[in-house]
Amino acid sequence: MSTRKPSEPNAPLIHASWQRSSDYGLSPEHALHLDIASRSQLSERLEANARLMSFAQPVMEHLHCQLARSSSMVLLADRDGLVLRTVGDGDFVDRAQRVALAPGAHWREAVMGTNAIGTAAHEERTVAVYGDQHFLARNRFLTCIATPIHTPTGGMLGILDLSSDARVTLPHAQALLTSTAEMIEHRLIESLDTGRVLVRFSPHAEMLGTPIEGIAVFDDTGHMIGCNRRARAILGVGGSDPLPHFDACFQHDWQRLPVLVEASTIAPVHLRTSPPPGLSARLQWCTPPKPIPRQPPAPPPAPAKTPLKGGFDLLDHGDPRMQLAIRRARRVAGHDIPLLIQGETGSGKELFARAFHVEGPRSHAPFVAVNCAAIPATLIESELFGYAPGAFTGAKAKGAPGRLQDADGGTLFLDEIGDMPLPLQAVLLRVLETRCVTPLGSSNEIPIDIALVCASHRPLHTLVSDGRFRADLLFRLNGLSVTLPALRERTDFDRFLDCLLAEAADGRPVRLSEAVRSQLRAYPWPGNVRQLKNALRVMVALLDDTDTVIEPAHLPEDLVTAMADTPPVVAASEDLRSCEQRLVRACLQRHGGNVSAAARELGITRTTLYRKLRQDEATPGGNANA
Ligand SMILES: Nc1ncnc2c1ncn2[C@@H]1O[C@H](COP(=O)(O)OP(=O)(O)OP(=O)(O)O)[C@@H](O)[C@H]1O
Repeated sequence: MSTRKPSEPNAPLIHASWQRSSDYGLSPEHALHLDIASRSQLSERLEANARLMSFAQPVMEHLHCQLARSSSMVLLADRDGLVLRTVGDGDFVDRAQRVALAPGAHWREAVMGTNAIGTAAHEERTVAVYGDQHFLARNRFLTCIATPIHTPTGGMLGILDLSSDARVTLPHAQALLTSTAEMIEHRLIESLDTGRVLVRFSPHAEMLGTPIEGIAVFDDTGHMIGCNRRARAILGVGGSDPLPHFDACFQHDWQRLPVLVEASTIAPVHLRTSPPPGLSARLQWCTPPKPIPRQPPAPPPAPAKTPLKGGFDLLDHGDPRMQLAIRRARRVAGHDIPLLIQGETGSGKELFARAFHVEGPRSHAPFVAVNCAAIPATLIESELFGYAPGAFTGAKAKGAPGRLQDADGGTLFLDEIGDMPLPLQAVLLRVLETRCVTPLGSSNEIPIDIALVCASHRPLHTLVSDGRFRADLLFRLNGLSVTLPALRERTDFDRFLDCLLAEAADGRPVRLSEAVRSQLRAYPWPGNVRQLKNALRVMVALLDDTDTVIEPAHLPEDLVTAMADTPPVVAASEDLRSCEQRLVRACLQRHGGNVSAAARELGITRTTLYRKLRQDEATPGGNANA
């Protein structure tokens, strides 16, 4: 072992790696001893890893673009540490090549001593090796971070590495690298073609469809055949644990799968988990449904509380603004007119878009939703437009189609379109004008036929005035524009509430007490339907098995706090005095009757507060003890 001590950080890990390097017979001043694969060996490795490379290539290029002026390069190695592909240019790459940081070179520890690729391969986790932490002196001009890319079953498929000049600091490099690896893993699972059903899930419905959702594929018998690391974390499946059965992941009978898949074409479904509160999920067939084997015929699906099929009927509870939006959307369905849906967050824009698809002539084809706000700016272009086949040596794969191609024949839903980076807006505009996509790294134009639906919770006209959205793109998108009412504005609140309660109760006979109903009615619901649905789920979960009425005690704590913090709506008919009394009473209630604390919050003296309480007592209906 060399006497040279690796410096912080990561000292124990680096120290152990130095020990191994020394055990391999290496010494820091070791002459250049390289293990370089021959051309044919490299071709074989490239071929064996063609699928990995096809998914990694576009994201490596994007990562590099983002770091273009930072003396760095991005590398992909196979699981043994053989470099397959590098993306970089300029002086730094020349210097890196002089130490064989190039395709065909082996960077396992036994050859190169402590280094990010080799040490990450040994440790099977993300490793950063800074400057003089490299075992071999000639590699110490480098700082490298490497992270494993996992197979859908959890093994190691390859290693993604970011190498830079040791004098340069790359902020957030590790986070960027890990999220890039996760993106590759996500696409690998999405493209598994041996599964029966693909399940996307997350504790937060808004994460569905983004690279940070959990994603798992199950076979014909319900056994999981692959999942990403988020899925493992959510389901508590350890790296070396066998992949579980569907029934063990979610508290649902595998036999009811068709019902779940069908329901999730309308909206995310709630999958029960143990322990609660469960997950939001979308399920889709990988292969067309067929009878589930080794089981008696599936029981007829339980009667649905809300229509599973059909589109807009599900959304119509009587509110005139919603009815107008539905009427107008129905008129343009099938007429190749882009639909722009505006409305506050959680008001049902995606559900509206799905209903538009389901009712239109493209319902047999895919509905593809892309949340422009949730995909890192560096990845959105390849995500949307895909990349070219055969863009690199030895790759057999057909390239990766983007989401636009996935939606061919069907509907593309671009959520949060206002968050799309400006340069990409120009590309999207061109695609919409030419009706062709040009995948990255290709000059081929591929014709696409999509119905386009976009949504934004921010007024796009304002974004145009601020220079953050292209006016010409807005004209293109804005065929028919509908604005969904916020939940607090809906005139059908009570009917809608009952419908959502029935859905949350999942067959239990549950109703709301009048007190709870009026509290829910008075609250402004900044998170709209999403927030109300979550609150109802919690309320139902808090009920004892024998309870059927939801009382104020069942309201979720955060909602009670939010309700208390919400300034009461002053009715036009309410005079100033009674409004003030109501505020005072609510404040006192919040502080459990503590007059000093309430006075402090109201910014008045205790004497003034007592005076107001006395006035309240004297008022008919007043209640100073509230
Ligand atoms: N009419 C409805 N019936 C049942 N559930 C609904 C209805 N409208 C919305 N939801 C539910 O509310 C949640 C939010 O809906 P959705 O994602 O469509 O809203 P959004 O406006 O697209 O939200 P965001 O702006 O955050 O993307 C989802 O769980 C959805 O299923």
